[in-house]
Amino acid sequence: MRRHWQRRWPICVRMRPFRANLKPYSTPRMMTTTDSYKEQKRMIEITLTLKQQEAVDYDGKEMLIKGIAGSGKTLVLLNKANKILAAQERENVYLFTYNGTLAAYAKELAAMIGSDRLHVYTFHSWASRMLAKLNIRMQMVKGDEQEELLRNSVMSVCQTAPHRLVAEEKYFDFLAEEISWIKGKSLFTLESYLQAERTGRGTKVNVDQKGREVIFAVFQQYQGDLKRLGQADFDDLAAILDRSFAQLGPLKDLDNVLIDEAQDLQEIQLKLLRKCANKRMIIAADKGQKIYNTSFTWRDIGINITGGRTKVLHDSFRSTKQIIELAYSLQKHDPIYKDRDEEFVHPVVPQREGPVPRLIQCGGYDEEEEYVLRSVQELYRLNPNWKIGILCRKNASLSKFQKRLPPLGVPAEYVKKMSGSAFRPGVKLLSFHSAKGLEFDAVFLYRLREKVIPIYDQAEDLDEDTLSTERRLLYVAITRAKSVLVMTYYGRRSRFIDELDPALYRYEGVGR
Ligand SMILES: Nc1ncnc2c1ncn2[C@@H]1O[C@H](COP(=O)(O)OP(=O)(O)OP(=O)(O)O)[C@@H](O)[C@H]1O
Repeated sequence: MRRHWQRRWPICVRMRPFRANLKPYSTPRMMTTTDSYKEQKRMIEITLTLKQQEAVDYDGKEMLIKGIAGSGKTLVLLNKANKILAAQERENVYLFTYNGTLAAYAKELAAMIGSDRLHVYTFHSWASRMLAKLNIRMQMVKGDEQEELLRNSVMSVCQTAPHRLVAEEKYFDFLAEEISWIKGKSLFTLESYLQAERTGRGTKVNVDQKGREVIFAVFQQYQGDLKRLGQADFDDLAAILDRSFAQLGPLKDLDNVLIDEAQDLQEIQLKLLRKCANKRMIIAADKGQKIYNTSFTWRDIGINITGGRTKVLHDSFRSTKQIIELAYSLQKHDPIYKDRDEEFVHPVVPQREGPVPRLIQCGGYDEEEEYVLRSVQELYRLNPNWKIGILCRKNASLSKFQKRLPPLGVPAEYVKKMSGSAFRPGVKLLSFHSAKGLEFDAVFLYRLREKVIPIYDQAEDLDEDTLSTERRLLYVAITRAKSVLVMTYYGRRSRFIDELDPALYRYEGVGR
């Protein structure tokens, strides 16, 4: 039986690249005119599969929805929200996401449900609001200011306890991540940190007992300095709220807590949300898309996901067969696949066909930029209702497209928490991180070269955990594409390109 969605998704791909030596895609039908409102409505009104419906209908207090990229996890959460709101006149539903762009995207979709009892937040935005209600005011420290504070703490510990971890600059990023990890795992005493398993923290930096003591001293110094200045960083929010949990009483109207992309929230954040969830906690996650520094098991969070409490979605509805197969060939290098991790969800390759993804090797930075500009211009001319993502591991590399595309008649915007819309046709500029959870008819993955992805300068001796995170970022980026995927690079190409099955993409060279 053909499903509703299969009828609605004509493939419209015809890209005539600006270089004559490149063959154009074949030409299926044009997509019918739509606007962002229609697109949002379409997404909300989709007929669910039996598996998805089963997750929506499940009435237990806790549920985990695991699924591959594009399997409808967000859609199921929104349908679940809709169902609860219709059945329970007095209950609120809170939908949490990790990042601001996904929250903005989910807000646009949630607006279609049209209930003032459905609230969409990132953890940080909700936590900041709660603290303000409790009259707990503190200045949030971030960016350069946060770095300076941490550097001072490192220097001060170095004076009293000289150790390579605090004496050598190369460990600074590691220390910053470790401190974030300590907070995420609530390891607030030396004893708990000394005993903690550093799962997910990599093996590149050898940390023995003495090393841990030194790291903890930096952590304490940093926390002390923050406190003295009346400041906190974003990783502190959950712990501060947790300490004020008793006062939170009347503010907690979190009847139903729904969490999207839960694999990227920290353990302490998930635990706090669980404590706040009066009636129900539903988590959607895909550890194959984990792109932040978190490590926990569902048992650590205290949720019971045994038996019928876990629903698994294997089918991708977003991307074509060609794109999913390519993404899967990369994922086969992820330890989550290699170690047969129980969190891994095997994809069912979709039936929907599309063009073979392309890998374009360019002769220089300028050629790469020109290639993307001209290709995007042509693709948009042929498909004016499309959303075309230009994604790069480094956000800053995309600013020239924002300047150069509009004069070519192509609207281009950064999609951020407070600006841009992932539903409006045109070009969307995003980092791999902020593209998480979103989707585009066509995706250009720009600058797939070493030191961009993986981003590190000392890329030669990266440990497996860091590499896995970078690889998963690329997996996330690839799976944002519905129909067309074009990957470009110049110079030393990303090592992850060599992990892709070459039979699944078409290699071409320009400007060499
Ligand atoms: N049953 C379905 N029929 C048709 N389209 C569907 C169905 N389920 C999901 N989709 C579509 O598939 C796309 C992906 O859905 P969604 O964003 O909910 O997936 P996801 O699992 O949250 O993805 P990711 O983890 O990659 O962010 C959306 O365009 C959605 O409308």
